[in-house]
Amino acid sequence: MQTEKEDEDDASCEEYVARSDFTGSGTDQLSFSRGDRLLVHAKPSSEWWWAELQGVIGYVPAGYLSQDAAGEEEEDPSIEDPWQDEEYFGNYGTLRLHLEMLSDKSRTEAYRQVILRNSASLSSKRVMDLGCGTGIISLFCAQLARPSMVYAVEASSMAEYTRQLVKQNGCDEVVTVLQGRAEEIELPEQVDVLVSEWMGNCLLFEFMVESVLLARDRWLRDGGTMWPSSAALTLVPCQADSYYAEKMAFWERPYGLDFTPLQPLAQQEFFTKPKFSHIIDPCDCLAAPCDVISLDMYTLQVGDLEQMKGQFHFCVEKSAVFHGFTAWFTVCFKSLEAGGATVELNTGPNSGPTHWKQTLFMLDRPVSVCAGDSISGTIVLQRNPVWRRHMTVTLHWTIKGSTDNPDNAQAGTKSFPMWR
Ligand SMILES: NC(=[NH2+])NCCC[C@H]1O[C@@H](n2cnc3c(N)ncnc32)[C@H](O)[C@@H]1O
Repeated sequence: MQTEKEDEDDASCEEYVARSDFTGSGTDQLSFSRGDRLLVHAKPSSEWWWAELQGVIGYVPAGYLSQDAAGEEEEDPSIEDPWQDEEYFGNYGTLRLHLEMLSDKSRTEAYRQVILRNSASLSSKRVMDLGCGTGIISLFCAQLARPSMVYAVEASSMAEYTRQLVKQNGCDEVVTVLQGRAEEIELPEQVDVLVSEWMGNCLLFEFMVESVLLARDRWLRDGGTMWPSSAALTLVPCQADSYYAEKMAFWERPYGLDFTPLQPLAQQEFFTKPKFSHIIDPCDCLAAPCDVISLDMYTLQVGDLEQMKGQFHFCVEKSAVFHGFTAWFTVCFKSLEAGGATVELNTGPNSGPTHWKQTLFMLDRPVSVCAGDSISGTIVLQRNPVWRRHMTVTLHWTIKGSTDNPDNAQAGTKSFPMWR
């Protein structure tokens, strides 16, 4: 028999259904699986609610929950595969993306250098190459070092060609190709080194990193090596005159006519999402770039990927038009030998070009800034609760003049879906 208080409590509780799995990080976040029915006790913020599942209470991301009216578990037919694996691995079953990656000398040579510089230490080691694609990293291992075994794991149909490439290059004694998702395949043993090229645009897009963490927890022996060992997302305020002219200023006087009524449409169409494959010129940077998010691949947890937060404080170095922010990433490969040299792959404007290029986040309205001004704020990468390879990047910034009084500070915020 429920007491009046319990009735009252239940009355304030609302039942929700989980639309996707969530792995909580930290002690106060509640983990749950898709389809779980949670009792929401409080909604302290629009993002995080206080909820209960089978007697356990904790914070849950509100975006993961839905309140289906009928009370039955309504499967949203459009969310048949939150990982979009059919399309994702379908793309990697063709040569286009592999040609792009293999043609990227900075990327591929960085991995080759890692193997080359660690070739002695790799002797008799067991290696897992997660998401091996055409097997290039595994072939480097067999060609440049003497590992005892390389497990080349590839989920797409490319795996059958990878097997041929391994045989064609006389590496089938050392390299074993396993077709399947890294989360599902079985290795005969643990490995000493887990190497993967998992980085997506803005570092995390595609969230292949989740597969790497799950494989680390399952197949990397204690004390084993993660390659990359660490990753960092770098941000800089920038001018983007040519992109702005091309997409926005264009409408001011095309052929002597006034097309400015189309500018709101242009802003919506061209500046709502980030611009992948942007090439920023170093002189477009308005301040010294700074690392806003750093990942330690030994301690990073899947739950940490739900929301990654970073702060920045830029000192503007030249008077210019502030059009937006540009982001890129750097990954580091620790040496297998204590004290050995670390190999770095930097995808920024002062390093060799890569197929990732950089990512440009355009403000809705450019702002003139002067040398000495400050641009400070936060960046939040919020993983999409339903489409698990997607995220939204939210930037909050405040511009303060070096001379103006603080009341003249200009604040702004903008969220950029990548892509849903
Ligand atoms: N740097 C990236 N953004 N993408 C480059 C690596 C992607 C390669 O890894 C494969 N791949 C991705 N995820 C997985 C997985 N969980 N298991 C096996 N192969 C995978 C995918 O099929 C492709 O061949």
